[in-house]
Amino acid sequence: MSSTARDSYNVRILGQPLFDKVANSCVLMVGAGGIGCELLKNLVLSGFKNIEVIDLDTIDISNLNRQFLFQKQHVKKSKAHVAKESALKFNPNAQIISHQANIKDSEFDVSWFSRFTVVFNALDNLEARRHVNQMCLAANVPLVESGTTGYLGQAYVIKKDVTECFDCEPKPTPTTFPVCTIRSTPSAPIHCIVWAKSYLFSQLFGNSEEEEEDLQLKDSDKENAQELEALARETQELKQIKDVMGTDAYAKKVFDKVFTSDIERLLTMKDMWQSREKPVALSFDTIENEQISSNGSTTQNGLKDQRVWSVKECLDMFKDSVERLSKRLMELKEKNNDSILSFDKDDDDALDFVTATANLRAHIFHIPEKSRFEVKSMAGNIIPAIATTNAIIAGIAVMKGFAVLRGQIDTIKRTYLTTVGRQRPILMLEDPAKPNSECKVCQTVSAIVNVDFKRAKLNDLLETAIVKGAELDAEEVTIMDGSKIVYDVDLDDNLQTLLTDLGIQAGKILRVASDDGDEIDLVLQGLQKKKINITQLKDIM
Ligand SMILES: Nc1ncnc2c1ncn2[C@@H]1O[C@H](COP(=O)(O)OP(=O)(O)OP(=O)(O)O)[C@@H](O)[C@H]1O
Ligand SMILES: [Zn+2]
Repeated sequence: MSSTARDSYNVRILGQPLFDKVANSCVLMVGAGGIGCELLKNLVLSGFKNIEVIDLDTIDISNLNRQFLFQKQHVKKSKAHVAKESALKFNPNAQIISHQANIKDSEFDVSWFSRFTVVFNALDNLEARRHVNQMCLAANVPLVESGTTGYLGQAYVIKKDVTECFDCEPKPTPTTFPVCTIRSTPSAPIHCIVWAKSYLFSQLFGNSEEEEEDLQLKDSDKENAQELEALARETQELKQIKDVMGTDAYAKKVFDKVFTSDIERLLTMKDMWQSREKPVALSFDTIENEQISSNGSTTQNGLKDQRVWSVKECLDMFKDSVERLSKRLMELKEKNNDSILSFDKDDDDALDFVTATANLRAHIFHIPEKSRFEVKSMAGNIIPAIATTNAIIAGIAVMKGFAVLRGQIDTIKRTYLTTVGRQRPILMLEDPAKPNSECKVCQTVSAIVNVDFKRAKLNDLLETAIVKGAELDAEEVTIMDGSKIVYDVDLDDNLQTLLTDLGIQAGKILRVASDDGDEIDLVLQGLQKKKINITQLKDIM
């Protein structure tokens, strides 16, 4: 269709006033994945002419079944750049600027956000959504938030002081498991998978000091002091075994410890097994020498990913994946001694390791084993993405964009896509809620502070913006960067450090909390000449 014909159809559909608003607006789309591809196509087809799109990632082959702006020849290329090129084919008159970058990068600060008429989120994680929410609140730009999980989806508008923000309602925290269930008494396949992924993998190849987020101490665990002490000892022993990483002995030593001696130790705790089936320790040599069928392979047929491996296959895969991961880690450590590997469901070596170790453990505890395919979906908490859901939600997101441009944001309903019920409609509408007066994000006073990042030290920020600007006592405030404390009265070592050396750059929002319970968000922006300009802060306070 020629662009003049499309424009005249769009004028008829939208009406001239809205058509003009759409054509003259400047919109940002954050994320060019499942929802983003649909959304960008919709935006260019419905007459949006000035669009910026940002995505940090490159195209993976697994994206191609639903991210229709991408094709096989685009694999490994930037999502943002390819999405732009493909969308331009739908409407060559659109002006699209693409960024392959993280939306949290310092160049995308509040003044950058304030250029846009509307921002569309098409993201897949809470952290980035929270960040865009905060930036749009600070820049006072309407945000169309959208998301899908399987058949379910939602799209709604967030506007400072008018609607609820993304953080007004607490979000459910991800499922966590008690340490003792995972480390000593697993009873379901997921317990073995979490053990393999969050405990053993990170002990051997990751940051063994860090508490993994899906393993948490529950109060009931704390009573079990003796057991916890034993677990700490086990972890210590595992650290010593790591000295032989990279040698042929490594895999066997790890196996002997986690699948033989640790299980034998557990068996000595008689109380534990009174009402539970006892685990059975494995022997490396017995499995290693297990008879292999006459054709040289195991007798099982079927796709390797979709069938459950035998214990012998698990052992072979365990040895092989430990070797591959050790080699990778040691090569990384040669360049930087602090290097670690993190579990990623799309990393074949890591998934092989987790499938093999989770299943060996499941075998020990008489728990059903799982195929590599099933382990991938359980370990990655994957709910399959459905192209149709993304398409519906992206369509609704554009309609919300139209509604924002028409004005009267306080009346734009939230839309939920639900599963089909006999009585219930698929799309449910809900009135927008007012901001939650208790919300720590949108109800906190925020102030824009212009900072010369070449020169400004933490002390400059404290003295100029907080003590003079906000008239707070330096001894009574805490400065937080996310969950990290950068300053309080007992932590004054950073005061003479440049803000940039503390990882504080333009675009950051620092939370200042006083002992009286007052809270202020400092929205930092870059500045060339002056050190810190407090005029705006004074205006706001
Ligand atoms: N901080 C961020 N900055 C920029 N883009 C981001 C950021 N966080 C996530 N994204 C992008 O948002 C998009 C979300 O799309 P989607 O939910 O379809 O995920 P996906 O990674 O493409 O697919 P899957 O997770 O199912 O493999 C991804 O392309 C991702 O790269
Ligand atoms: Zn809020």
